[in-house]
Amino acid sequence: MASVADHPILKGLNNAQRRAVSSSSATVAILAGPGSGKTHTLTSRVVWLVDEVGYRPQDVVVATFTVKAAREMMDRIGRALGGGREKKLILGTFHSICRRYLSAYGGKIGLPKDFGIADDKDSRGIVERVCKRLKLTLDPPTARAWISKQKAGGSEKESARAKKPPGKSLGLQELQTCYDEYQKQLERSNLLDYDDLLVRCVELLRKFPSCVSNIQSVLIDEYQDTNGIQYELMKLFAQHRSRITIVGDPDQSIYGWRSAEIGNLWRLLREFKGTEEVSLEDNYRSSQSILNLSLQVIQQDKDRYKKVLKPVHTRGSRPVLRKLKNAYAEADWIVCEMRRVIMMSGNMLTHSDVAILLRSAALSRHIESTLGKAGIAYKMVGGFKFYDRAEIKTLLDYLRVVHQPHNNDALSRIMNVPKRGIGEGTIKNLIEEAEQASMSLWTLLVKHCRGQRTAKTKITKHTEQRITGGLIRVIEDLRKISAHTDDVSGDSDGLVGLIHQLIKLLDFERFLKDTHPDDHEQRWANVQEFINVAADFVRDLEQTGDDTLPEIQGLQQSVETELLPRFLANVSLASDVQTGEDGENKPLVTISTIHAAKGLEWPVVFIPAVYQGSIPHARSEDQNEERRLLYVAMTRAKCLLYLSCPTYRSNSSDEPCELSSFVATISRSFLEKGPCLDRPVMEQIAQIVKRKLPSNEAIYGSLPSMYSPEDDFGCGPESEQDNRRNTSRQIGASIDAPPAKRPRLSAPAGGYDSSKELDWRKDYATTMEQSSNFTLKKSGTKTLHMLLQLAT
Ligand SMILES: Nc1ncnc2c1ncn2[C@@H]1O[C@H](COP(=O)(O)OP(=O)(O)OP(=O)(O)O)[C@@H](O)[C@H]1O
Repeated sequence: MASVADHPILKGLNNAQRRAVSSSSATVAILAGPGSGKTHTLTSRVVWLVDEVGYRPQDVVVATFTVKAAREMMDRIGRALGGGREKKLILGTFHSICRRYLSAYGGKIGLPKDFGIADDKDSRGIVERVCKRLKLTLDPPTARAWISKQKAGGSEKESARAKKPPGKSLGLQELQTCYDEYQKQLERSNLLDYDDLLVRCVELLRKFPSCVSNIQSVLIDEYQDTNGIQYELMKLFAQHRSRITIVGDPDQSIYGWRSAEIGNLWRLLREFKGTEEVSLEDNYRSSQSILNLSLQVIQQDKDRYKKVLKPVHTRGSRPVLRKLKNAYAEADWIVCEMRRVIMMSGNMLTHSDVAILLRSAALSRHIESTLGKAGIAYKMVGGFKFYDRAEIKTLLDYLRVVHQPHNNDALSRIMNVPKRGIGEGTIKNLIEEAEQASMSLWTLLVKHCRGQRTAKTKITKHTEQRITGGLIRVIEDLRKISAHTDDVSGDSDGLVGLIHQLIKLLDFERFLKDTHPDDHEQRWANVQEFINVAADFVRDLEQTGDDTLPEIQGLQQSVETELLPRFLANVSLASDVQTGEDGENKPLVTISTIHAAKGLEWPVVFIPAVYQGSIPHARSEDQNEERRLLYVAMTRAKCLLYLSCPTYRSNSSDEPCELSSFVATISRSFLEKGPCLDRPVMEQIAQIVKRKLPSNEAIYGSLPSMYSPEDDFGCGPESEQDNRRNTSRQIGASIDAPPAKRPRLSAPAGGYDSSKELDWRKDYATTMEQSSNFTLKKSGTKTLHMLLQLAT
């Protein structure tokens, strides 16, 4: 008889992973470092619970942190379960799971069926207006963050706040006033903000536990980043059977600023006595050298929860640390180095194996433009959203008003797009007027234009006609069509048809030509892509069926039939799903914020701008969280890791950059300037990524003809020493910056010394030569010139 250990789900897992997957304990906590297979283990446990324990997929809740992670997990589970059973799981981000419960059962707690979702921009807009109207002395973004924090804290914080007598501090009183008024505005517009989705779901599940009476097991990924309210939700989902599995890594907790609570871990162990703790100690992702350096960074935090992490891979090349003249030179160097790696791998690695991870989105400018000039396609993740493009935002706002005309913020953004002669001041006054009269902007406009009420705000006759004919009529026509979008077909009657009709009524292509003569084609292409997004959404629904929750005896659930609200919710909740500029299946370099790179991995990772003020970020109050961010970024790399830092912040400024304190103190023995990409190094990379390295002939045959191979292809054991020797010979060379202007970093002995940094172009020539281990037919400046041409 086959033993449990032979079960196909357990094959290929190590002992600790097997123990976690097949555990019969009600509560299991898998705590482990990066790349140790936590997500892999969680996915296998879901399959185990369905296939081996026998739970119905619709009775299992799986919560992930991002939409991308949810999709990947769904794919992985689907492949293992087969038969499309994964689609029945209640799997998604906390927000999307809550939305599903609220649209099915929200009526029980008085939530109108057609509630919409206020995105961040809407929320910010409302808070700004509340502060202005009530003449509050608050900074609106701070007030918005405070409100969000109150909601995210969960009921413990809520009740603490409720008990606290307001009145002692004027600031607190104002914040409370702002919160109350903000909430009223949302209710009037029939909107829930992101936090409300969680708060209202907690309310629902507390008052009506039967909604989750079917749930057998709850599994949470990236547990270290859950906040108070997510912890409560986890408990409420599991309230009938208390079966919970969590995976997490306290060292990767990077959402403290969004109220994530590292303490949730201790809370779980305290509240669920008998929780089985499993630690995974093998790192399957990164080379030894990358792991060693990453540990050097994270171990600077002396109070961390200590875990063992052992590399299973070979040593690999040491990570690189480079200091470049400025951000332009840094971007140039990244692009050249990326090309060199791909070239020296004989295209075993492609652009899609490369990620550039940034502490903040704003750092991408130079890198984007350098990639663009080099003709390298890239995609942007985190902070750069397809849905944030002006033309897409306009279409979305129209659709949101079609669904929910009382959404003042969306309506105010489209009132004068296309131009209808309504100035910003008039729009603001109209909103003020509407809010003071406790009615929506839409109601005020309709009443005014139909002569049922005269707005106090001055509107000219001509403008009034344009509002009536161009705005109100368009919205009302589209609302009629929208009522029939339950037809899932992608033809003219469905959601796609509705968008086509919107574009036609607005004469949107002409509008783009008139307003953006320089790049209207690109913008029009984005509009076409948006139509594809809607068509894909409809197709996915057709294939996966609807996302209604499993039937529970004696409980009536509302069934959402209209496609438009579901599409809009999908867009609002998919804010971290990005679309590349290039729709083809071309390998794309990834540019991502570190936050959005969580849970992902790439063979080659660049982390630019590793300087004080960038990482740790100047505005961050939590140095440990900043260090963990750098650790998360570094541990995304499998084979090659590059850190870099410009000497000056910008081309025009003399403001020097000081290397990040997280790196400055690390001994140079963990780092190098190369790396030499000779055959042995490339073979190690091939081993880690489990690909076949092309022959030397194939690699060098594709190099430009100025190279001619010598017969000693393999770069024997001395090559690294040679590399170091050659590099040290050039120390001190600098073309771009006179030595007097170059700041010296105050790194301790053995730490990184920027004054020894070289101009990358000279260095590039050297490393090209070394890594290919070829003799260049030409020599001297001519060779350097040709290499630079090749590089740029
Ligand atoms: N037992 C195993 N054998 C071989 N490879 C494994 C094993 N377990 C996991 N892996 C691989 O290790 C890599 C990291 O796995 P996974 O993403 O699940 O790690 P993680 O712990 O969730 O990482 P992180 O916390 O950094 O996001 C993946 O490529 C995965 O396929």
